[in-house]
Amino acid sequence: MTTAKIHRKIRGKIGKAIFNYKMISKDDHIVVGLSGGKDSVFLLIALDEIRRWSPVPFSLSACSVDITGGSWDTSAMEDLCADREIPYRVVPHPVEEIIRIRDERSPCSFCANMRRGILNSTVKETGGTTLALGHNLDDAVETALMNLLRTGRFRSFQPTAWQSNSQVRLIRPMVYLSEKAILTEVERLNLPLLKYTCPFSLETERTRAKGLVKELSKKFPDVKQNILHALKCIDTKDRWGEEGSP
Ligand SMILES: Nc1ncnc2c1ncn2[C@@H]1O[C@H](COP(=O)(O)OP(=O)(O)OP(=O)(O)O)[C@@H](O)[C@H]1O
Repeated sequence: MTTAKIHRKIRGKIGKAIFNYKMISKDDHIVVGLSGGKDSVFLLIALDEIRRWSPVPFSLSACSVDITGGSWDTSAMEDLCADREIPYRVVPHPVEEIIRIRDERSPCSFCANMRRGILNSTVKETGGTTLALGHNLDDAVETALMNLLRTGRFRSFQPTAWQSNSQVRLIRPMVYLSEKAILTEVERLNLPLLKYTCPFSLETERTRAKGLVKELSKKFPDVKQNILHALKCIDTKDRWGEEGSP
């Protein structure tokens, strides 16, 4: 087990998001959606560390949805969780096959929805209260830009959301952390990651939005922080009223 601690500043940013968006209450049980990628692996390690000193007691487990239906080697995650005594379960579901059979036109959102449903069910089955996902600052900014350019609405996912259908709270404790900061920590702590190559991986809208943010950052170095600020401070005074069609 890695004994190195997460950088204090990074842990502080996660703690701040948890506090600002009221993510955790006393005796919550949090299930981390563990894809084996850098974000969710780091989230798991960070929450495990935070719960050791948190004045608000909470428990933790992890769940991976095996979208191959059973052929994904998750042993590195089993070892990671066993080392830290974090209960872990893998739920196989043939999402890839379903996408093929249905000839899904939007495989990414279909897959994300199915995964979310399976993770929410796992939270309920295990007596949990909360599902934690590894979305970061870059994800939030890219989602806001994609929505603005595609749908004309400036909005991103919420850091904390109550899912009334499943009665599960959804939290994203890494919304203040950049992808780069996470990657640096994952490498420094030498955390294990899983390999998974999506058979449908295409040039997604997210890839394009990522490229756009990168370009913008060259001319406007604060673009990510500014978009985050705009998400927090949409001022009703700045809204144009509805004056009829142009
Ligand atoms: N197969 C899975 N099983 C469990 N949780 C998942 C799975 N895939 C994604 N998630 C959860 O959903 C979050 C967002 O998924 P997305 O596919 O956008 O991954 P990502 O941004 O590349 O993050 P990561 O680095 O954790 O893979 C992940 O951080 C993770 O918490």
